[in-house]
Amino acid sequence: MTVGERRNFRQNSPSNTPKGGGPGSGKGTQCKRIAQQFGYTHLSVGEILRQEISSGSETGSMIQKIMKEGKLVPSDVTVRLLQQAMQGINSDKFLIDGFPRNEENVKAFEDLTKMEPEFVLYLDCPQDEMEKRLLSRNEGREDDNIETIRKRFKVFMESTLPTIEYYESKGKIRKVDAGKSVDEVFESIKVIFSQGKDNKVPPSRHKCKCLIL
Ligand SMILES: Nc1ncnc2c1ncn2[C@@H]1O[C@H](COP(=O)(O)OP(=O)(O)O)[C@@H](O)[C@H]1O
Ligand SMILES: O=c1ccn([C@@H]2O[C@H](COP(=O)(O)OP(=O)(O)O)[C@@H](O)[C@H]2O)c(=O)[nH]1
Ligand SMILES: [Mg+2]
Repeated sequence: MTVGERRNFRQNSPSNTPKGGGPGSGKGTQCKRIAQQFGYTHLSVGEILRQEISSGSETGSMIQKIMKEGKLVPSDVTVRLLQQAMQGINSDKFLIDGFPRNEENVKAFEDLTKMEPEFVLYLDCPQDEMEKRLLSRNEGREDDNIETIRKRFKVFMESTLPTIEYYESKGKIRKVDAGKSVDEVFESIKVIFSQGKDNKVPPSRHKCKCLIL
């Protein structure tokens, strides 16, 4: 979508255009359940990047600095690591958690993997709720401090919302109210995953489902 088309899309968007969502919306929590109940392979891109940090590589230290700042890792690095993770798995039911987070991510993903998500789940959650959740997550993450959290919210609004709008324009967004309890959110997600296939995309290209924020 060009800038002009996007502006047009925003102006003509229905009232359910995404306004919330982002870090702490419950992606990881819900992905675990979806994977278990619907037989998907869960790939958390944040987790893949954290594994690279743990490996002690030079790429890992570059990623660590970016994450601490709440910014996004360059797409070529992210997609290469994601592809590596996919290569060892004999599945075409991938649930990709926390990706793509900007337009550059989308382009790199489409160009390099030739994959197209069947749909994109968008967990819409008020920011004050996400902030509370992240501050009590207790996983020892360097980026779960108030300063970095605020930066991550800003990146979401500036970079990830346009991605959601892009998928919305393709009719691929499935929005869920993620401000409720874990069980209630999963009930709404189950309805979406139990629905029939989108026949507009040839089945051969139904290689993955993406979960955004
Ligand atoms: N619906 C919910 N209500 C309350 N707390 C939640 C809910 N979903 C997740 N959490 C908690 O909030 C924190 C962030 O959830 P997580 O799944 O890691 O989100 P994300 O991957 O989107 O950042 C975790 O501590 C998790 O246990
Ligand atoms: O496609 C991605 C996914 C994650 N990240 C980086 O990894 C961090 C943590 O992402 P994760 O999805 O683990 O965070 P969550 O939203 O689950 O709290 C982000 O803030 C980014 O710095 C990134 O650069 N690109
Ligand atoms: Mg997560």
